[in-house]
Amino acid sequence: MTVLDDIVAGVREDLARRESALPLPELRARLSDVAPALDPLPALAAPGSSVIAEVKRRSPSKGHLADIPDPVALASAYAAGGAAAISVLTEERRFGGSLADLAAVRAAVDLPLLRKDFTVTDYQVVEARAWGADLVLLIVAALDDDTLRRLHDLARELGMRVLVEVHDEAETERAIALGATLVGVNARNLKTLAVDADVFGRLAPLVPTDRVLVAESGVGGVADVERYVAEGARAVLVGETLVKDGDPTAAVRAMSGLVAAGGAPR
Ligand SMILES: O=C(O)c1ccccc1NCC(=O)[C@H](O)[C@H](O)COP(=O)(O)O
Repeated sequence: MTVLDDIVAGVREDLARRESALPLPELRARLSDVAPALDPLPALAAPGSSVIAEVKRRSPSKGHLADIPDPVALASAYAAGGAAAISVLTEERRFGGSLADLAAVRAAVDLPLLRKDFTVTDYQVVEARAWGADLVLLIVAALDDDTLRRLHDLARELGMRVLVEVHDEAETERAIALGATLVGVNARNLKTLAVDADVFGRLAPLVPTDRVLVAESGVGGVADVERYVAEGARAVLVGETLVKDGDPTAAVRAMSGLVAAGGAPR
């Protein structure tokens, strides 16, 4: 069993409990009370690097990262620094997140929100929207093609954008065949948890230039953002570095708006 399999097994157990407490038809009925989703695409596609800043307490690779007693304060600090979107981890067992974090940030911050979780069922997509997300993550490695398409189409029907995450060439082909607009290249191998910054540069040329590329994981600072921008990234998704920084506003600001020397490469 891989780390990803193990995480998804736990996610499915927790999901079964939530679904029995609030069945899908009742959850769906709540959508009529939710404000329409915000579109993160204009900010993410704009020239110059954009930052998707993550609320992340712990992780399988690094253990404890930050207590984050007040996720709203952290998200507001990211917003003040010019973040294009906020990613809120909602997985509880391994990452210490929750839907309550998502709801709290939603109530306080006007930026597009990514529900960062291991989404494998329709229920989770509807749940994301019901709790205020504008964007969901679909990890190609966790889904067969039919499920990937069904969840993608459901998220779009609900007005959300989808960040389609890939780790290798085969997954990138599947994301492109899906018609993914936002393609996230995750430098973290979900089997070994090792981060390889070269993965982005390998996969970026396989992605048509009308898609928006997001570099995910292991971004340690401005130099990494500059490198990814030079390789074709429009946005970076940053967790650990920001939650550990004493001044997350300044850290987001420093990573935002960077352009490739000599112009955009793609
Ligand atoms: O972060 C992990 O250890 C991890 C392990 C297994 C599956 C997913 C994992 N992280 C999810 C993410 O994609 C990251 O939170 C995100 O890209 C930010 O990464 P970082 O900036 O390195 O915290």
